[in-house]
Amino acid sequence: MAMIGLLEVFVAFLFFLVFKHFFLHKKSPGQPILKSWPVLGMLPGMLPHIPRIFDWTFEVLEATNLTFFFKGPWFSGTDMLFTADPRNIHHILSLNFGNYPKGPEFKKIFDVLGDGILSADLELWEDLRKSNHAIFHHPDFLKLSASSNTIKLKEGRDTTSSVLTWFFWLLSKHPHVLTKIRQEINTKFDPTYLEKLVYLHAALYETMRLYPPVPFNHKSPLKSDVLPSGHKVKAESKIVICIYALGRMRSVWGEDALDFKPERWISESGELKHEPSYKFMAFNAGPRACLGKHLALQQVTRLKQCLLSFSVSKMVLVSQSLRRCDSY
Ligand code: HEM
Repeated sequence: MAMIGLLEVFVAFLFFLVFKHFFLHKKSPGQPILKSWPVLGMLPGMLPHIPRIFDWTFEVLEATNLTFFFKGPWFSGTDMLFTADPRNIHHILSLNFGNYPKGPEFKKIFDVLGDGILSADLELWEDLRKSNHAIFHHPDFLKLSASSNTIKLKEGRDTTSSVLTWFFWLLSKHPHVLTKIRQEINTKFDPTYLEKLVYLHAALYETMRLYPPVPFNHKSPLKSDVLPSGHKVKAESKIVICIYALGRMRSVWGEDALDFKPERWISESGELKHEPSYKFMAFNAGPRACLGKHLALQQVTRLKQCLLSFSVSKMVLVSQSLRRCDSY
């Protein structure tokens, strides 16, 4: 018995050493970022990073020149191409849109979305898009949304609350940004012309660049294709567009990509800078771009009173106690 016990301890220790050596050590330059194992594919290398999957995807994509192929366990159907390359994104979401529906897998995984526009594809999506477009551009809908803070359609409810949560969290970390927003509101607020609040818009865009409410987009080509990055994609394969990673890429946003800097959105003449949607993808890009973008921005910029009375010190206390909870 004692012999078996010792053997078990030895085998467990051996497994621990192998695990530590292959999955937890830092890769030296030249080594592949993700090793593909027989049967298990790249899954073992990904598992330790599941709790920080968005940041890990960003790190792998940055080290693999913005696109990498993930090999899943054999026969699991989880092989996927991950990309945050703006050229590929433009190709998939706009130039060759017809070849890239979300695919039946998306509908299965996101069953909770039901048969609404967010999960629909092809003809059904076209019909829903037309009817939604008509509603969103109807004069009565526009009048109602301009006079109300309470329009909450299910497509936009969670995204808007996610943006606001990150926005106030970032303001608590960057009080000088809040001061500038308040100065702008006090001097320029005009309920009929909210676009005047350039700095507030810039701070919101900057929040959505770093913390997009929809961090991934899934596509599945109808026909085989070659992406601008040179990667081949087979019909019915899976492609994941990494929106979270895209917003943090130094090659796309510059060396200060990880910093929260609303100023990057303001041109020299003091106007809001336009960035192409395949670079700033918070509202998606191409024909499936968000229909509620204008409404969402209008609702958020109307939070004048909230922004004027928001207390950074209270927020700091809350985030400190959250951090204490995290460390338990
Ligand atoms: C800051 C807030 C918002 C963000 C960041 C946002 C972002 C997005 C994104 C990324 C998509 C594409 C989803 C996908 O295809 O997987 C989308 C689609 C959509 N959004 Fe928004 N959204 C916001 C607010 C809203 C609001 C307030 C509404 C409506 C009142 C709305 C209506 C829609 C609709 C109808 C679609 C489907 C478009 C289509 O598939 O053709 N969104 N949104």
